[in-house]
Amino acid sequence: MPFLTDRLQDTQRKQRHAEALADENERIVDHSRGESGKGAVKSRFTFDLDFVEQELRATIVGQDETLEQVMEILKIVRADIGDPRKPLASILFCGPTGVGKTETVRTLARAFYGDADSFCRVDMNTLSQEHYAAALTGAPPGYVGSKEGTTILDQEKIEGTRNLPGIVLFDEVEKASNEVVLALMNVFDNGLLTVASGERTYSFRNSLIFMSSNLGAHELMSLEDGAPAFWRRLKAGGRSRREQAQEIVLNCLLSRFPPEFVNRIDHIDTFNWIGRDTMPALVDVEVERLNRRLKKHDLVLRISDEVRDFLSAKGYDKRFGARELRRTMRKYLEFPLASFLLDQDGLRDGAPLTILVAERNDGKLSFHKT
Ligand SMILES: Nc1ncnc2c1ncn2[C@@H]1O[C@H](COP(=O)(O)OP(=O)(O)OP(=O)(O)O)[C@@H](O)[C@H]1O
Repeated sequence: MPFLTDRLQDTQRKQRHAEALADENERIVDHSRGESGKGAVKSRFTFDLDFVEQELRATIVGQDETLEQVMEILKIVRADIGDPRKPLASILFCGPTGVGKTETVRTLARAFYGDADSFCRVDMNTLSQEHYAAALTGAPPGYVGSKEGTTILDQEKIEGTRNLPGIVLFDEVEKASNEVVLALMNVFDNGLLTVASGERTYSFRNSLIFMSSNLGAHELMSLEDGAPAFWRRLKAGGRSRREQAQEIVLNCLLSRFPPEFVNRIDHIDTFNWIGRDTMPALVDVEVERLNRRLKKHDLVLRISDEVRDFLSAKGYDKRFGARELRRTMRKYLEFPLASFLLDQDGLRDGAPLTILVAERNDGKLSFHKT
């Protein structure tokens, strides 16, 4: 098939050209590194690890092991000792729905750039069919969109800045077509993606690449709830729940992806289910979020311990993770709060106000100004 061979050769030629260019850039960057270093290592990165960790710990609840791993990876990045020909890191977050996978990436983006949306998000679900895949790899001649040469990749957010890593999230990576998986493997190998339609090469060498997947979530549910004999056998091996969960997920990954793909990912982590014991802390995080939104009205919301318990109980549904709590907060807190605020005439032009929320015995929440 001459057409395919031609295209392959052409793509390889462009790839070589892009690599040569990137090497040249690397040499230039090397010369200019060092003035913003902290500690013993001179690094071009300027982000404050302590600040990033504080932000993550204040925002993401019940995922301490994962956060520790993320911080370890960020240390390598901050010290600038990674392989310059590869992405800064490739990290796959697995686990159930609504447990903080995306929120972790958003929190990092906020810690780096002050804006939780400062990352390039690629929804693999919309890329599952081949012609959509062309949007990532670049539309080959003949496909709609090939002339525009546009892709769904946001170069600025992928490449970041000289002092800050770019951030990319490939969401629901299990939905990616084989073609896209191959393109990603290439990115893990040499940090470059040349879109097939033409001239453009994206460099991921300054990127933190995150992927998320629900693969294994169903099987993890059994780890929590059932199949006792099976889990007893596993436990007999003396491994922690987390190790068991990691193994389940790895098996699911290997049954979906070629081992070469899984093997190229730097770090694979499994998020925990949101447990009942995590709920009160999660309620506090959600109230804090609401308070950030209320700040522009000079309002502060304080909840009593009873209200925290009330929202924790109402908002717990393991199947939906923290999303159920968000719905609960909306129904029991935000809707009545909005009515309360709209009913208060003098509220808008008054001094900063604290609103106390208490639980009534009819299962509703009541609001009081102080
Ligand atoms: N561990 C957590 N700590 C704090 N907030 C959380 C946590 N998990 C989820 N949330 C809240 O729930 C919402 C949904 O979480 P998130 O988008 O991170 O889910 P996800 O794990 O990526 O799920 P999915 O696989 O369905 O995309 C977030 O906006 C966040 O507010």
